[in-house]
Amino acid sequence: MRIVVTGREGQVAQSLAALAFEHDVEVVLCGRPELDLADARSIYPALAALKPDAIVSAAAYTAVDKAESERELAFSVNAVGAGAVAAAGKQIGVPVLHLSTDYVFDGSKSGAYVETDRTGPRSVYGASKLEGEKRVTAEISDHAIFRTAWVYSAYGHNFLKTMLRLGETRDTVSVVADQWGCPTSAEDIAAAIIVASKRIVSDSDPRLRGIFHLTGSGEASWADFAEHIFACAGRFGRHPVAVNRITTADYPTPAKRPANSRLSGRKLEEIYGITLPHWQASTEKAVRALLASQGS
Ligand SMILES: NC(=O)C1=CN([C@@H]2O[C@H](COP(=O)(O)OP(=O)(O)OC[C@H]3O[C@@H](n4cnc5c(N)ncnc54)[C@H](O)[C@@H]3O)[C@@H](O)[C@H]2O)C=CC1
Repeated sequence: MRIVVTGREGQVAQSLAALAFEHDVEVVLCGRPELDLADARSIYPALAALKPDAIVSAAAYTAVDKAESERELAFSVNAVGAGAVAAAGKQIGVPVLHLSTDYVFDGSKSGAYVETDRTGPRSVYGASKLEGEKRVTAEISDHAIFRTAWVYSAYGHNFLKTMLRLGETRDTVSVVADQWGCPTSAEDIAAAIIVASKRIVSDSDPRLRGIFHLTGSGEASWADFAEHIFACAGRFGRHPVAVNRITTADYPTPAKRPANSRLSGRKLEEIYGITLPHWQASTEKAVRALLASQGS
């Protein structure tokens, strides 16, 4: 089975490529210049040429703060581009598995969000991804949208790598402690997406289609996540780093984030039988791999 993935360098795309052999699938990454989400006309020819059995729509404009001043580009990639990927999937006749975000919610709920909860993005990025979900849904019924959150991996830029970098030169790092979510390993996302792709390609059950929440088990604040990263790094020989727990008000950013973006994984578990590992276990694995690769 050949899974064609949008985005060449992305965390999820790279993790899919890394797991392909183990899961006995072929993963082909497709990105700029052949496939440019900001140029809708490039999308169908690039995807059709690769003859996919399923398309994973993982590429996105992910610069959350920058999107506040690049609204047009964010919508062109995350909404129009995502819709064009879905339309291409329909034309080719294959399912589309699309990645979305916890930032479609406003964060005012006290418990974990379920798929049917009211959306209300607080940022341009969140709004552009929500519009992307709507376009995917409108373009192709044979789709699954996976909302994930707080993604980290050995690839690209992410919070875990930032913490490890800061920890090299500092004894204390200030981290926001009043935003709650689910740290999620890109490798765990990739494994789940491969399993889901196999199911959706071979099973026309409508319950496998629609929106699903896909995040690491458990929950944390950014400060909790940082503390665990430094604790893991300490076990692999790094010097201790303390976390100074601050509030969102102490760390203003251009884009507003939801205070609570915990996502319930119950629907995914019930319908696909998939539960991601606890975020602490996957974080430890990622820290160990990263430090080993750096020879720390
Ligand atoms: N990183 C995170 O914390 C979260 C990510 N997500 C979503 O998960 C998906 C995967 O995220 P990551 O792998 O972390 O993203 P990433 O930021 O690591 O990679 C994004 C990829 O999209 C590509 N891309 C950007 N603009 C493009 C364009 N115009 N044409 C073609 N490719 C383009 C980039 O080159 C890159 O390869 C995205 O849809 C993202 O919105 C959802 C929640 C949290």
